[in-house]
Amino acid sequence: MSISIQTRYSSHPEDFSMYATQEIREKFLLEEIFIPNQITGVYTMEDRLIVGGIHPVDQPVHLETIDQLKAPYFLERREIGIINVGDQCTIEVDGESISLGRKEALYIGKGIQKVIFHPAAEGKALLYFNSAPAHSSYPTRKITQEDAEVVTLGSLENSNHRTIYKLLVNSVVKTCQLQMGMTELKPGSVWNTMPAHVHDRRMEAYFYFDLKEENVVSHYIGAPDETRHIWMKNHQAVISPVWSIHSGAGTSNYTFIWGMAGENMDYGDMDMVKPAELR
Ligand SMILES: O=C(O)C(=O)C[C@H](O)C(=O)CO
Ligand SMILES: [Zn+2]
Repeated sequence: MSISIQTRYSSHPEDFSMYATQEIREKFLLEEIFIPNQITGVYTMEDRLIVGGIHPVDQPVHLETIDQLKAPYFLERREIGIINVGDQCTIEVDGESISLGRKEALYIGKGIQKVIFHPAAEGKALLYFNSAPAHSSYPTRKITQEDAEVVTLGSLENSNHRTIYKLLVNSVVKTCQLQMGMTELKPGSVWNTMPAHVHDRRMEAYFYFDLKEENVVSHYIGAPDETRHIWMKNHQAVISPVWSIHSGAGTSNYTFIWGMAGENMDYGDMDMVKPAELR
């Protein structure tokens, strides 16, 4: 098997407030998702999102079904969004070859039976993905940064100047419940998602990249009045339950991918938390 997906159950916010550092890391952090010639990740019971990485090095990697799905193929009742954080590579979708460049996204809908990820011709293929249960079949679509809905937020004065590329959102592509995009921090800015927010309607996962070896991000998790932090390195992902803020400050600027699933598909539906209200 070239696919390994670990199941993780949900946590209650009152239980979460008792967790020590190691327990928080084991339950929410994905430390290593790029393993050569593997698909590696977590099936979280938070809205049943599957979060992971695909890293074909010297052989093609197939999106095989996993035991958790009890389905003949992975996308029988699911959709998947893939964002390339490595070099250009090819993905075969039921026989059609699609070339995906760095920072481009691919949406593949429910019902597609055969997905094969090929190694990059030059460099490394590093594909980050989120997959959610789906009720309808929508067409496969590649989304480039030019197709994205783009918003710039924050300021250098507040160390949070950043550009949000909304790649898989309903103004750009039709999906059942998945939303994904990418936020790039400008040089000198280190804070993402500050002011912070929660959205009980959707869970979220973050994946940090473009972070140099010696740098780290302190990612904040927890209800707004009971926060904790997780020190994260490049190419690590973190699960944010619906009751949790998801915000971070790095020792440098960086880029991250956000992905959501749940009740609605309204990116702007957020309950904002003023910085001074955080505990
Ligand atoms: O920097 C930001 O702000 C974000 O990227 C926010 C995420 O997109 C998010 O949390 C959406 O709910
Ligand atoms: Zn959010």
